[in-house]
Amino acid sequence: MGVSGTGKTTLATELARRLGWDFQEGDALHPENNIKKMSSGQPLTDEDRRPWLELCHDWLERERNIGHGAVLTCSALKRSYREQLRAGLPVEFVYIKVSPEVLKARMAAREGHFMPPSLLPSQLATLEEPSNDEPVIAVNGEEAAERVVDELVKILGEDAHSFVEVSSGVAPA
Ligand SMILES: Nc1ncnc2c1ncn2[C@@H]1O[C@H](COP(=O)(O)OP(=O)(O)O)[C@@H](O)[C@H]1O
Ligand SMILES: O=C(O)[C@H](O)[C@@H](O)[C@H](O)[C@H](O)COP(=O)(O)O
Repeated sequence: MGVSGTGKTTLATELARRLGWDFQEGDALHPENNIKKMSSGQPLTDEDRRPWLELCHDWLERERNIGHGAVLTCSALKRSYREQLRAGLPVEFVYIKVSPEVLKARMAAREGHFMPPSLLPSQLATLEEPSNDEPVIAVNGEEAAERVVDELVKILGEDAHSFVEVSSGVAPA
């Protein structure tokens, strides 16, 4: 999770590969209208995001039901969105922190993406940083991606058993 340009896709694809978990790009679940809206420089509203978050939640739920570890990219900007995403599921958020200056440069340099850099201020204004009572691991998204993934593989790889036990309904031994 994190605003546009924090490195969600970069970190999540590598994390899923390293852990052998399934991967879903959250952007691919957006209704077409949301993509059109963002492409034309308009920020999404709560209403726009609701059906998208539902699809994200449903994907996570299907993964839980088959008992498979899974990684989903999703900006998950507000606490209420994160609550919708994790409802009834053993979800751990990875909050990727990057300074606005670095985000601006990254978004300007990124090619072939629908999200215009002009939407960065609204992304930052909408972001509610996760608090300590949420299941979250915060990482420094300005570090080399490989180092961040190494760290996450250690933490999430060790936790994998408890995730699978919860997700498959099998009581821990
Ligand atoms: N840790 C990192 N260090 C340097 N550049 C990065 C890092 N993570 C991502 N990037 C670059 O920043 C841009 C945005 O990354 P991306 O993964 O598309 O972010 P998001 O999915 O959060 O929008 C890409 O051009 C990517 O190569
Ligand atoms: O909630 C939102 O406003 C969007 O989901 C947004 O946060 C997301 O960032 C875009 O889909 C751009 O895609 P990237 O995050 O991959 O840049």
